[in-house]
Amino acid sequence: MKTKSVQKVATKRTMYYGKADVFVYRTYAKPLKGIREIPESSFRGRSNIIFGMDIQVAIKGNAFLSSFTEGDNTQVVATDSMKNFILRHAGDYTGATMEGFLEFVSKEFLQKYPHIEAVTMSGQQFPFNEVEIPTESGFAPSELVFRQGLVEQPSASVQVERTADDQYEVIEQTSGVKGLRLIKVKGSSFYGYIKDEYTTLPESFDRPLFIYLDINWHYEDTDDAKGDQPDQYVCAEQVAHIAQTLFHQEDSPSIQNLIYKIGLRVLKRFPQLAEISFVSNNRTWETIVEEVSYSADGKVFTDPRPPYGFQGFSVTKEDLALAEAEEEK
Ligand SMILES: O=c1[nH]c(=O)c2[nH]c(=O)[nH]c2[nH]1
Repeated sequence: MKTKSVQKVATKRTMYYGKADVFVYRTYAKPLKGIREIPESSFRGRSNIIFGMDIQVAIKGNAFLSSFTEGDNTQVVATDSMKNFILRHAGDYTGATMEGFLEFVSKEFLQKYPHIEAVTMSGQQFPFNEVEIPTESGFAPSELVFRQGLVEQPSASVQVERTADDQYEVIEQTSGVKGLRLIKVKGSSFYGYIKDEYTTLPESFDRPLFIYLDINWHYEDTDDAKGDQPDQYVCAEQVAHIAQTLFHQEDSPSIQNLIYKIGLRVLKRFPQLAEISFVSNNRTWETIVEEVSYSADGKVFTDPRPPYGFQGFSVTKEDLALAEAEEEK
């Protein structure tokens, strides 16, 4: 007789704990200098006079099971102590990037507490930009007063695991830039989509395309993310500048196509990356007045109402090779 095979699903229990929103402001960290120059960006590095971050840490390990099941706190590193650990180590960090800092602190956690098996850390950097001060020979950046940039933020995450031989291994590393908000006032279209009984959207041949965009990338070699070799490091500012340049240069038929092209350009400029991915959100302005009296191109717009469309897409080195082969034909 045939018996039905029962599939046994080996589930791994979810178990972690940690601290979020650890705000770190380290002054006079190592400046980030010597990054690769690219045509789309005049960005040349970060002074790191203020190295500011919002950090999250989560730790894992079987030793923590009894804290959940029995209320036994003997192995628990208080999340308050984790916050102090991160802040104190910010004073010891000798590198110039958030990626490097997250990996450094993750390894220090594993070193200090032998029962921690894995550490995941992520962060968003606060850009603090020098304000311009008048001098006798024009304006110059202040080395004392900074304006906090709020919307666009470099982001990073790392997962470091203890290995069988008590070494540490970077299991996952991501870098990114969050919170781009770009509006192109004319030159974008969206037409040719399916028309059926559900379609009410009119085709648009020149829309005011407003996008929210988060971008993430992976390096071929996670070591390059640390910025110890600055010409192998990819700055969030440079990726943002490529995105805005492509937006300017391309008359996009859709957000889908626009993010693909941004991805190809970033991978072309930075061969040290393996993959780049996008999450975009469509905030295209609603047109209220099509023609205004005093300018040929002038119109009046307002914000769109919810719901909002979104796209997610990743572009790899293989995509770039295919696109370049296609171009050569
Ligand atoms: O760029 C766009 N892509 C879509 O898939 C879409 N759908 C929609 O209604 N507007 C847009 N815009």
